[in-house]
Amino acid sequence: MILELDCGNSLIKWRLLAAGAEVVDTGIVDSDDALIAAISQSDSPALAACRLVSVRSDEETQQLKERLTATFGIACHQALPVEVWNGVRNGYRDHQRLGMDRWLVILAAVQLAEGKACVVLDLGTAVTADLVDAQGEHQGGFICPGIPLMRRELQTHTRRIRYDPHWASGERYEAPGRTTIEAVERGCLYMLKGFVRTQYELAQEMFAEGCEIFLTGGDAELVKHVVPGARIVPDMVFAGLALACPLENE
Ligand SMILES: Nc1ncnc2c1ncn2[C@@H]1O[C@H](COP(=O)(O)OP(=O)(O)O)[C@@H](O)[C@H]1O
Ligand SMILES: CC(C)(COP(=O)(O)O)[C@@H](O)C(=O)NCCC(=O)O
Ligand SMILES: [K+]
Repeated sequence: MILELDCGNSLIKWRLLAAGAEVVDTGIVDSDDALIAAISQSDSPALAACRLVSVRSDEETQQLKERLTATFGIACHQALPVEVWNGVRNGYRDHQRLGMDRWLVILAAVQLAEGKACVVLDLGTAVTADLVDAQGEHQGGFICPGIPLMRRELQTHTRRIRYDPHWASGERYEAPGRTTIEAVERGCLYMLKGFVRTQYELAQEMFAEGCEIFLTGGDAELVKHVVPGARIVPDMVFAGLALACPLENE
């Protein structure tokens, strides 16, 4: 059994894979403690190894790896930056600076695009867009705040926007808001949709020959209607992780 981890800024997504890459268990947790507890409780046979990607600090990531090794006796293989992978070239001036989650969704997108240009949008704590041409040359990308950050900024820097985000989850309406919570939640949703729509327009300009557009991350569903033909791929980070980090015992 292989343990896979995607350590984002807000949440850790985990999966357990059996032979043949069959997903036998999966979960989302908000801390290292909750992760260890969830894996311990999962009634799966012994773990053989762990592979992970992290956008957390090196210290936090190292600490988690050591804990996993101590608790489950497994080696942890971490996806690390490379300039070129299988013909896909990282477009950053310093390839090590590109977020590893972005690099992995780029690899997965190129594979799914089957020779076409592609754009991949990952909508999580932050929202990222990455553009790759048909030759596998990453053209760079964009980063902007996701819904959780936009909401928090408004609450932090104003005096009268105060509400429990718990009550906001599930807000999907687009009519003008008649309460603060409605106005903020719907306004942030429009910001997100506007960004995604702009990426679509840019892709049309840059890739006149056509391109595939992929959406992933926790908030992908919120914007799926903004881009005609966009494909939602929920586990794109994991798909890229398997490409970048193959394990012997798979
Ligand atoms: N089951 C869930 N638990 C928590 N957040 C979720 C869930 N499903 C969707 N979301 C949304 O996903 C976003 C976080 O996305 P995610 O891709 O996990 O972020 P990150 O990789 O930055 O940790 C939150 O804005 C939240 O609205
Ligand atoms: C842009 C990100 C914060 C996105 O993180 P996420 O929302 O997935 O938690 C992450 O990819 C990151 O820390 N990147 C390093 C900076 C860069 O890519 O330029
Ligand atoms: K993201």
